[in-house]
Amino acid sequence: MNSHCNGKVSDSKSAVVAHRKHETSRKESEDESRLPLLEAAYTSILRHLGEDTDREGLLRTPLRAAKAIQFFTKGYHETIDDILNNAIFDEDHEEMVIVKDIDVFSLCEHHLVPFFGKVHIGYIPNKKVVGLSKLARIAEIFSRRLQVQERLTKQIAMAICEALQPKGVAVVIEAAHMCMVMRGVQKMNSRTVTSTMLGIYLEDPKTREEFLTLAMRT
Ligand SMILES: Nc1nc2c(ncn2[C@@H]2O[C@H](COP(=O)(O)OP(=O)(O)OP(=O)(O)O)[C@@H](O)[C@H]2O)c(=O)[nH]1
Ligand SMILES: [Zn+2]
Repeated sequence: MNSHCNGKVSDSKSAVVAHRKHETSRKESEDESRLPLLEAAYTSILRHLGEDTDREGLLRTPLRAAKAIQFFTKGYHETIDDILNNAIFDEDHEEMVIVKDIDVFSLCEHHLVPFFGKVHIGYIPNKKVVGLSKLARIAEIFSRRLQVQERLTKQIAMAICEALQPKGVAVVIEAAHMCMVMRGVQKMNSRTVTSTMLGIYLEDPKTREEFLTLAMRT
């Protein structure tokens, strides 16, 4: 790994490895076996809300909701290795690569309501580049979990650092949190911006500035 990126995330590498083990240990088949339990739990929630779960409109709602929450959290089952699929290529390119405006939908782990927005990812290769779609797939893996935005931002950056060993990685997320919009403080237009800068993006203000100028430009 490049010394810049490696140095900055050395503490975090083991966390990434732990995440992978965690992910691979959960089999997709577990989803099947958990579905009836989730369905029963949603039936219970509806009844506690005072609903009649036998009325026509709600008959299949617990099952639908169970499948939906499994989809919203499917990132727990996916690993970086699965999605990279050998799409890392040797390339003598050492200029900045940015994929911006990647839509993400996640669930706030405090209230279990959505937060969603855009992820901007930049990296400076170190003899290796990755298939562009894979950056969006990495964002997808970590967003389809119960999250806080800060952790989501860091996990995406660390995963790219780990996989590519680039000279640096920058990730910015701009998101709207429905827990601040639909309830609680009810601020319709508030947006949360988080960033993680690793390697050269952390060390060199000009590189960071170039990324921010290109990524945040509308
Ligand atoms: N740092 C951070 N906070 C989050 C995120 N998503 C939700 N929160 C916050 O988590 C906090 C939970 O605060 P609590 O006081 O325990 O919960 P609450 O009474 O529902 O808070 P209110 O939302 O203020 O009504 C709130 O301030 C949320 O805005 C996130 O991604 N990052
Ligand atoms: Zn929340």
